[in-house]
Amino acid sequence: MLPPIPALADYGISPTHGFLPEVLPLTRLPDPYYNKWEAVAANLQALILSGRLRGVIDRLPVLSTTGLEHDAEWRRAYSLLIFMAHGYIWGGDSPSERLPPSISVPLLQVSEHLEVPPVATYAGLCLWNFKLLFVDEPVDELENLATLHTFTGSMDESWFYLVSVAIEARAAPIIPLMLTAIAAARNGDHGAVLRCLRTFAERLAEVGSLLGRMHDHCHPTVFYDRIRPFLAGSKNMAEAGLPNGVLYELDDAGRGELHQYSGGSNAQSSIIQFFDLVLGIEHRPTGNKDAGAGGEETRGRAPAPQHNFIQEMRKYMPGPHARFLNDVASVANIREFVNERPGDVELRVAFDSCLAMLSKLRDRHIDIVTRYIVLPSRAVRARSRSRSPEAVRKQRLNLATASRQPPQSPTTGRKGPQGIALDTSSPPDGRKDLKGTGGTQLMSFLKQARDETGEIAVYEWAKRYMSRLPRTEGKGDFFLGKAERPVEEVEVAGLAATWTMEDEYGGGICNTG
Ligand code: HEM
Repeated sequence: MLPPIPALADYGISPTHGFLPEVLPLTRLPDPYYNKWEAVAANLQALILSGRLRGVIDRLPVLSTTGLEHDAEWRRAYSLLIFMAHGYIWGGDSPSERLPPSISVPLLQVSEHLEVPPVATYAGLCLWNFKLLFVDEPVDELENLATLHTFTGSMDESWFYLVSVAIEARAAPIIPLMLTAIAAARNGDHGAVLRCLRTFAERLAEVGSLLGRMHDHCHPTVFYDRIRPFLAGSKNMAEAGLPNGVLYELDDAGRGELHQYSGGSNAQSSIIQFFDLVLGIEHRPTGNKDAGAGGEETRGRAPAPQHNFIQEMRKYMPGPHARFLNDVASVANIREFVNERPGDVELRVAFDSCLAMLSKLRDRHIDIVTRYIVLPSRAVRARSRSRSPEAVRKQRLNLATASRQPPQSPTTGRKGPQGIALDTSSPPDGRKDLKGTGGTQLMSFLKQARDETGEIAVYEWAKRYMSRLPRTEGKGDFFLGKAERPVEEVEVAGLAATWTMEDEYGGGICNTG
């Protein structure tokens, strides 16, 4: 007996909006009891800028969550609380190791109700944090979207979230479409599966174009220096000033629970994982080049610990969405259906087209990560190299504020008023403190995910095109090339996690190979 095909309604997933809520996010909590939360969130940037946010939040009363009725209200409460929480933690000269009860008590309750971790997640930042400019115009048009909240008040930050919202909306019809395809495959209906795959491939191309629009209004420097730091989590953040994570205080005496969470990241999007699952793409623990391999090429170093980051990110999705993905995995049959029909060229081309579009999407994403994280982090490192070891040492003492500061005054050494960021460069003594994702290289991780997308292609040529094979490495042989230079690895803070990166100081910008 085959497991039933998941019904969207059972998981709170909309057939038209997908993982975005069917009911648009509330712009305000209806009960005036919550006016204080609304007031803080409405003035978040001004409060951060003036350095008054922490004082205001410390004086807030601990509000009860019993006044929250519909799911939309719980979702709004969650968004308000995570913006306040991350503003509180990261919105000062150094990060706060505590969250006062006025935030932590309701945040823990709201998170439990919604089955999300009590930290800024993709759901709270993107899925539940937008409005339409014109309600009679579509959700999947970027020009019809606005954010409800940002940390910085910048267009760049709004755009960063809104590109994701538009992607979710544009991709939403793929969910019922591909559940139909699964049912059709069960019935042996080749024509229906073919039609679904073709539509899927076309939609994926549109999603890819939307992703490419990130560059329109989100500037890499603003993203790296101003936005990203507010999204940081509390896990493996010792160097940033949170050695034990964050204490979620439960009473005025400062008693509470220590928590460590990853930061908010688009890797927590359920839609991309849905694409993978429905096509039968398997993501191995980072470092496993192929199903049979023991680990990544280590170049003489110890292999990175096995860590399936993509799977891990499911813990940061709303519970029902994560359960939906697990259930989809148990019914996914399209890859098998295609493989069982070696003579069906149309079907096989349609399947490979979906993979090609998804692989292309990941290529674009790799370009984005290069432009928005890798290059700015190299620039920060280059700047720190040009400063005296003493200045670098001082800066590392306050990693949470480092790259957001204007250059320190040589006379006073004063920090900027709202410096928040992560300088992730290696300590000047060259020590490599590999952690977070287990010393996993950011680009290797992303490229592995891209390559795993292509490697299940039916046709060899398609497989070759999508899964670029590594070039033969030089061994000091005249024909094979020069001996490899030792490459220094530095830490780089991504969004959800801390990674390592080869420090190719002044290197090129093409990272998609
Ligand atoms: C400025 C824009 C973006 C930056 C800088 C960025 C950066 C990153 C980083 C650093 C990671 C590694 C995991 C982490 O540390 O969180 C990651 C993973 C990921 N990102 Fe993005 N991202 C951006 C936009 C997006 C958007 C709009 C999407 C939606 C399509 C997306 C989807 C993903 C996915 C699905 C992963 C997991 C890896 C994979 O499945 O290939 N990202 N991103």
